Amino acid sequence: MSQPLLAVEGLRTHFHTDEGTVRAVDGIDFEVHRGETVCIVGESGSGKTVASETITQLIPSPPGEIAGGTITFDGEDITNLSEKRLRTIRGGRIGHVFQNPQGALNPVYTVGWQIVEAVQLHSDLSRDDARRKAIDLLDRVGIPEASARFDDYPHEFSGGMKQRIVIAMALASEPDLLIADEPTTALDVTIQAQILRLLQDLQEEFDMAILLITHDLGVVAEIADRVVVMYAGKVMEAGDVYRIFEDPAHPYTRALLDCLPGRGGDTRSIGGSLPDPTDPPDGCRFAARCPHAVEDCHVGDQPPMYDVGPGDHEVSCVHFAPGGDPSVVLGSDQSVETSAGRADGGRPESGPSEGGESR
Ligand SMILES: Nc1ncnc2c1ncn2[C@@H]1O[C@H](COP(=O)(O)OP(=O)(O)OP(=O)(O)O)[C@@H](O)[C@H]1O
Ligand code: NI
Repeated sequence: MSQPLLAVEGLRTHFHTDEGTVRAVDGIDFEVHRGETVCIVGESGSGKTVASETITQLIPSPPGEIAGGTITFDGEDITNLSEKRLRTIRGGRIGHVFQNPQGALNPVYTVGWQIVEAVQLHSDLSRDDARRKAIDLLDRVGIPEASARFDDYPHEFSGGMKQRIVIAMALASEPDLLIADEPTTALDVTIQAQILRLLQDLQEEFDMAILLITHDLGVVAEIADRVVVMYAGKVMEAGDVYRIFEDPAHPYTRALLDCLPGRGGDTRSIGGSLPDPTDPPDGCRFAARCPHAVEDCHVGDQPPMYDVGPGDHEVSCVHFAPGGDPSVVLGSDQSVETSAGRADGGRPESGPSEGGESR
C-alpha cells in the first residue's frame, strides 16, 4: 500500500491525576490513507477522543502527556512538533470537528467573520475572495441563503445548522484530513443522515481523508472504509468495514455489533464496565467481560494484532493466534454471540460450549 497520510504507531497518551496515571490511550496503531474514511468505534471512555486529539497535540499538558509512540503525517513525524509548526497543520492540513461543537463557534462574532478568519489563516486570499469562499462553503454545507445569513451570529442558527457551520469552518483550509469526533451525536436522525451524506460528498470533492469517531455502528456501516475498534485504551480489532461487519472476530466487536438493532441482539449495552484506566488488568483488557476468556487472556500484555484474513483484518485476541482456535469465539455458525450483553453475564445454552468461560 502507498504511504499512509496518517500513521499512528505505539501511541500512548496518559494523564497524571491525583487518582493516579490515567492510561487513556495505551499503545495503539492505526493508519489513514488519502481519501479514505476510517471510523474509530468503542464504548464511552475507551480513548477515542484522546487518541484523535493527540494527533495535533490538543491534549492539555499537564495533566496530559504523550508517553510514547509516534504520529506521522504525510511522511513527517509530527509527534513533538513545535506549537508554531503545529499551527500550520492544525486547522490547516488537518481539520477538526470537536465532540462538543458549542465551543467551536465564538458567540460574539458573526459566523461569516469566523469562517473568513479560518479561510485567511491558511491561504493568502484577499478579504473579498475569502468572503466569497466562506459564502460558498456555507452554501455547500447546506446553509440556505448563505450570503444573507453571513452576518448572523451563532445563536441565530439551530443546532443542526450550527454543526454545519462548524464543519464549514473545519473545511475552510481544504484539509487533507478531517477529524470528526461524534459530529452528529447531538442531532436528530434526519439531520444526522444529511450531515453524513454531506461529509461524503465533500470528501469526494476535496479528496479528503476522514477520521470519524463514533459509537454509532449504524453510522460506521454507512460511511466507513475501514474500522478501528478501541477498548480501554487499546485497539481490539481493525480492518475493512465489510470484514468487521460480516466476520467480526474480537468478542468485544461481536458484543458491540450485537447491540445493533436487527442483528439478533436483545441488549442495549454490554454487561460490565471498562476497567479502571489508572490500573488496567494484565492480558486482554476485555477479558473480565469476555464470555470466551481463558487463562492466557489474563496474563502478559494485550495480545498482538493477529491477521484474520482474507484481506485487511486484524484482531488482538489469543484465540486468533497461530495455533489458536477461533471457533471458540466464532462458534460453528456466524450468528453473533449474545451472551456478552446479558446483565447476568450468562451464556446462552445453545452457544458454543468448549471450555474457556471466565466464570
Ligand atoms: N483531561 C483529562 N484528565 C484526566 N483523564 C482524562 C482527561 N481527558 C480524558 N480522560 C480520560 O481518558 C479516558 C478516555 O477518554 P475519551 O474521552 O478519549 O473517551 P471516548 O472514547 O472519546 O469516550 P466518549 O465516547 O464518551 O466520547 C477516560 O477514562 C477519560 O476519563
Ligand atoms: Ni469522545
